[in-house]
Amino acid sequence: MRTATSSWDGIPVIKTGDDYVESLRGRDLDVYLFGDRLVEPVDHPIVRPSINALKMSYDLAIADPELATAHSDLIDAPVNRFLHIVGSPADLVAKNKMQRRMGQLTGTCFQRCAGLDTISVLHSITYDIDAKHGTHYHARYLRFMAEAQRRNIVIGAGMTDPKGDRSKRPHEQADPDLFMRVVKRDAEGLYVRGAKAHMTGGLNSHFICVMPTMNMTKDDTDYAVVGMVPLTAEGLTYIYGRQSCDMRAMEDGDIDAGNARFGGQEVLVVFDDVFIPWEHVLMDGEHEFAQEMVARFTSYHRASYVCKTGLGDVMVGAAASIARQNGADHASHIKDKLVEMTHLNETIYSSAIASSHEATQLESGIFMNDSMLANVCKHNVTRYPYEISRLAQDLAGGLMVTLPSDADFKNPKTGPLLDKYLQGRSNRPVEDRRRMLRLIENMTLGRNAVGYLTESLHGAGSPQAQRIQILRGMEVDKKIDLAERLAGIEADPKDAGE
Ligand SMILES: Cc1cc2nc3c(=O)[nH]c(=O)nc-3n(C[C@H](O)[C@H](O)[C@H](O)COP(=O)(O)OP(=O)(O)OC[C@H]3O[C@@H](n4cnc5c(N)ncnc54)[C@H](O)[C@@H]3O)c2cc1C
Repeated sequence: MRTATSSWDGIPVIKTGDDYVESLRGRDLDVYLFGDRLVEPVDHPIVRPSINALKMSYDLAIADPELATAHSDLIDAPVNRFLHIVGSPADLVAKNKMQRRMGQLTGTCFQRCAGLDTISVLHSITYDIDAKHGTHYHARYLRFMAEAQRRNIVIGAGMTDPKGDRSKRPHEQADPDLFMRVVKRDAEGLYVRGAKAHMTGGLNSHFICVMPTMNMTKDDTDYAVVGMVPLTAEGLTYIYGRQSCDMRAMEDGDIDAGNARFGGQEVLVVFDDVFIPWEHVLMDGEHEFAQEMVARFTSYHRASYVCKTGLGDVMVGAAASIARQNGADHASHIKDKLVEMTHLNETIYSSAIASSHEATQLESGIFMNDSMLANVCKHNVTRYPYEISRLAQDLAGGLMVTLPSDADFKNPKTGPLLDKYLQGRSNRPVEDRRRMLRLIENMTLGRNAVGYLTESLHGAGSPQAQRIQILRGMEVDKKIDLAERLAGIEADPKDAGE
């Protein structure tokens, strides 16, 4: 992997979902799960649901090309919308609609948004760095993107460093590798050391884009690095993250898993002096751009959390279905709770869609979401899915957490007892009730609660990160001025600009 060209070795042109799954096979990656090296992740029952979820982005592009593909001016051909360089606010709105649909179809994190938002921010940041420093990052970026679109690949976003002591800057950490840094440069490229944490779909990608996780100072220059790394690069180790109830995927039967087909994936990726050829380096030491890069990334990515409204649609449906199966659906408080769930879900949607409609064009030509509305969207997402989940659990009843296992339903003695006593409405099979209870459990306490709840809280930045952005953009002085004018208070010149 000494050249940019050889970085593409083994990555085929992917047309269908099945092609995508095949493209992940036989890569001989150094992957660890439950203490053992995982030779072929693709067929592992814990890994496979996450691949199925990402595969849906390829299937949807074929089933609904208007929603999930777009015309690329770069290669003058239709491309998957997850690789499209947004050319208008309408493109961003279409992206949000696709993300909601993907959430509806999978009920989990389908792992392709962070990569899309990474390529979006790199369009403008590489352009701006070049304008200031006379570098050639933007042309490299465009060449990389053209090949990425031609092959229809998945790009993972490696932004979050382990970060060690949160009160210290990268160069101040006791272990300098707690933030990713450049450890060597030569004529052909540079070498990075460190790790990227919580990487969504890390193992299901073809390239990882490494980039700074926060603002950088002059002393952090070696930490201000952006590069495209193929998953097969030498020196990478992948350690698979556990998810709550993940062992249910190893059991017989598909009921107790809750959502047996689809799941998310997070991986800790360790970079042990990994080489990146210059052609794939998109920032090297321009530390003053790190903060702006993170801010622009979050403008895109915080609106991408609209995907959770697709999961919210599933939650509303699951709550209504279980209420119906329990014979409680006619009660007015049940209908009211479904209304409340829908209201919360659509509130998230409205802030995301508004942020896309209000997108503005940057110097490079790309459009970017309105930052305030994107932050409001993500801040809503840190709260409302929890309330929606609480209401779904309310409607489900306690059986959601006391339901015996599938094996007990199959046992000749206990099975008939359970079928007799766990009956809801008599015209519905007990198995339907079990399936719906397990789905709600899966999304609110189990594997896909990672995607629906905790990712909603911390992904794209913990709640305080949005509050900081809202504080920066809220223009309180202008608002004081509005209020004081109406109140008949004359502006005090001393206060101007405070
Ligand atoms: C499911 C999931 C998927 C994710 N996917 C990706 C991905 O694909 N790519 C990627 O790059 N990242 C990903 N992330 C990472 C995500 O962006 C981080 O979790 C988030 O930025 C918070 O960082 P942290 O987890 O290290 O928590 P911390 O930074 O440790 O935050 C924990 C708490 O401490 C507070 N805190 C942190 N630092 C300070 C400080 N200096 N002063 C005061 N308070 C502080 C925070 O506000 C928060 O309340 C994912 C996370 C999750 C949970």
